[in-house]
Parts: sequence; structure tokens; C-alpha cells
Amino acid sequence: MLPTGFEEKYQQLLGTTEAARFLASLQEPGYKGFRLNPLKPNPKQINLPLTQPVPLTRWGYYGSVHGRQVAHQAGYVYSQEPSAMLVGAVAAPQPGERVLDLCAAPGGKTTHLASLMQQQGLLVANEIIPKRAKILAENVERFGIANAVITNETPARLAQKWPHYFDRILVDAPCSGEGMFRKDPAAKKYWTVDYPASCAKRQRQILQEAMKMLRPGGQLIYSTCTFSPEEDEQIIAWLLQQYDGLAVIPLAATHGLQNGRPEWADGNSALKGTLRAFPHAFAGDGHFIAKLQSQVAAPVKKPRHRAKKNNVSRLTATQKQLWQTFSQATLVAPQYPHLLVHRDHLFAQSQPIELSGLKVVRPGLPLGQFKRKRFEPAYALALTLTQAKHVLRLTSQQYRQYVHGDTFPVTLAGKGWYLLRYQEKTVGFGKLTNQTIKNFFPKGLRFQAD
Ligand SMILES: C[S@@+](CC[C@H](N)C(=O)[O-])C[C@H]1O[C@@H](n2cnc3c(N)ncnc32)[C@H](O)[C@@H]1O
Repeated sequence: MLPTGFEEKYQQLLGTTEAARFLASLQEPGYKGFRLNPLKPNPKQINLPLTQPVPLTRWGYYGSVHGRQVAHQAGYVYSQEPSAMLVGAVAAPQPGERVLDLCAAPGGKTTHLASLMQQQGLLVANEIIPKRAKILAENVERFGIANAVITNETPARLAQKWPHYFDRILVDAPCSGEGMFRKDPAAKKYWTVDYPASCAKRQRQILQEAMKMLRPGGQLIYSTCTFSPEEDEQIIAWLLQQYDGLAVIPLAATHGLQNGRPEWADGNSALKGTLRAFPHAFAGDGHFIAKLQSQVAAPVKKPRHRAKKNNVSRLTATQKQLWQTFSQATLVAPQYPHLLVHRDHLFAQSQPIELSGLKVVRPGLPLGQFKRKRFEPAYALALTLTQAKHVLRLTSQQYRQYVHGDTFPVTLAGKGWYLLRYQEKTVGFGKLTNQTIKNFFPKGLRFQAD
């Protein structure tokens, strides 16, 4: 059952014929999809049918993935609703840019942006809710993203820290979620006639902060998973009224997508350049996407950012030694120019960024932890690697033991860190001692494989 007032609203907006098709489509089962991970070698080498590509996306397919499948565990795929894949494709970040994903958890768009950035540049993924920020970090880790910083902050605090800093900002806004009605029945429960307007208020607040962080000439991408004009066209109309020199970059509506409707806002014809996915016309759930450019093309002098001591520090001589010993013994051509330590954990930043005073989930790629006189490499580091000086290819029995958290015997002499691979995919690090592989698969991820 759709909420009272919802049907009426869309009958008025869409007209009787289209509304009937639209409302009927919300009673049908939604589509499932997944995106391949181009940061991994041979991303198509997974045990999933790749017969139905999602239009307009480079790595998207219709189909479903089980969370315990090796392809998912090893970060070769990310489950994502097909329409949501259009957002990353529209955002189209370039390798080397400074990109902010302001409302990022659980990480669908973040992983997509990272795919396009090819580990180059800086990707800041922020999530305001701590529990969700943790899930975001796990997904970034599994995907093997090396150039991400993850924060758990309000947009206002980030804007204070990073004025006019980013080349590209994605605001995938919290919204009334009408586009999720068929997938998530809870979304229907929250809905009231006034709900879109209250969501719009929050969206405007978030966008005001986002605009403070956009560099002149930078691009802002705004998306929601709702149909409500209050949160879609009317938000973009408001942005255009508020900010001189901000313009819509027109998006082409193909494959059943529709353009935005100026008449649902202030009539500004530029709104035609926004994009709508309606489930009766496009094979996916509801979505709205707009791409805007701040028109001052000349980049301003960017603020200089250096890591400050109160948040992170440089390595001590002992830590340097431990890291060098580990990396020389284990890694092939390690390239981590910006190292920093935070509470005994070692991180690598793709470029230095000022983080002091912020709630940071991960200030860069976790490389490992210093423990008394030894260095223990991070699971996150392993998942960015395809090769190492010592590699162990696991049998299916050994893989089951590994993901369960067990140690297992091997017929290998010596000791040291091994990159563990299964079905040609990196699944973590193991430590060889006394012909046994000690298990470092993170405790929270362990499971009983079939
Ligand atoms: C639509 S979801 C983001 C989905 C995510 N981009 C993805 O693709 O996986 C919106 C996110 O905004 C967060 N959020 C809620 N209130 C917020 C606020 N005031 N400022 C910033 N983010 C907020 C929510 O916790 C939620 O994770």
C-alpha cells in the first residue's frame, strides 16, 4: 500500500495516464545490480553472469551477489541498485582531482568514484552517522581503494576546514526515499505529505556547506532517490537563484531516463538539463541527478595543507625501521610517499591533507599497526595488492579455514608475511611460522563458508 496523499500528488503531477503506469511500477519487484571493480586485476574474472549491462555505466550489471561470495569478499563487486550507478557515471571524476563525497555511507557512490579516479588524486568520503561511517570504511577497504580519507563529520565542520578546496563534490543527499518504496517498505512508513519539504530544508543546509568547499570552476553533483519536486528540481532552482555563476551542465535523457521538469519548480528552463529515473520508464528504482558547474574557470590558489601534529605524526626511527623491514621483505615496489602515524597505526595518504580537529575514521590507506617490536600489516593494505614477494594460493579447504578465522598447516619452510590469494583474488595477509599460517582475517568479518 502506498501512503495516503502520495498517489494523489503524483496523479496531479504526472497526469492520469503516466501516473497509472508509475504507480503500477511501484508494486512490481525492483531490480538488483552490481558493479565490477576496475581497481582489481581482471575484474571480470568472477563467477557471476555478465549478460545484462546497466545502460550508461561502464561496470554495472543487472543481477545479485551474495555477501559471502568470494567476488564480494575480495572486493571484486559492489552490490548497487542500477539507477544509483548513474550518479557515479554522471559525476565522472578525473584521476588526480580532489573529490568530496559528502554523504557517503554505505559507499556505493564512493566506490564508483574511486573506480573512475584509478587511485590517483584525493577522495574524501564523509558520513555523519558513526555506525554508517564504519560500514563505509569496510566497503572502501574491501574495494581496495588507496586514495581515500574517511571522515565522520557534519558538512559545516568540513566547510570550516576546507574552504574552496575540492574540484568536485557529490551530495547524494538524505531524502524522503520515495524511489526506494518497492525495495524498502520502511520508506513508506516515514512518508507524510510534509516529509519532502522537511527533507528539502536539510538538503539546502547541506548544499550551503558543500558550496563553501567547491573551488571556483569546480563541479557539484546533486542526487536523491526520491521523486518529489521539492527535493529535486526545486532544490536546483534554489541553488541557481542563490549562487551567481552556477550553471546546470545538461544531461542527456536516453534509455528511458527523463529530463527534469522546470514546471515543477520555478520554470527555469535550465532544469531540463537534470535527469530523472522513473521506474515505469527506466529499468531501475527512482533517482534524480543534477550536475552543476561554478563558472569561474580560473582555479584559485589552493590552501596549503600539511599534516599537523595533534592529529597525526611522523614516524619515529624505530617505526621507520619496522616499516622498512616489513616492506622490503613483503612488498613489490612499494610507493607510499606520505606516511603518517595515528595511535600506533601507520597510514599512507595519496596527498597530504589537513585533518586536525576532525573526526577521522581513516586518514589514508591503513598500512598496518606497530606492536612493540613488530609491524602487523593491515587487511586494507592487502586488498590493494595483487602481488607480493611471498604469495600463497589457498585451496578451497584453506579458504574456508581462513574466512572462519582458523590457523592452518602448510608445507612451507621459513617465516614471514604471505599475501593470501583464492581463485586468483587477494583475500588478505597470513603469517607463516612453524609451517602454520596464522590468521589475520579481521574478527568482525569472519564467517562459516559453505
Ligand atoms: C542517500 S544516503 C547516501 C548513500 C551513499 N552515497 C551511497 O551511495 O552508498 C545519504 C546519507 O546522508 C547521511 N546524512 C544524514 N543527515 C545528514 C546531514 N545532515 N549531513 C550530511 N549527511 C547526512 C545519511 O546518514 C546517509 O548515509
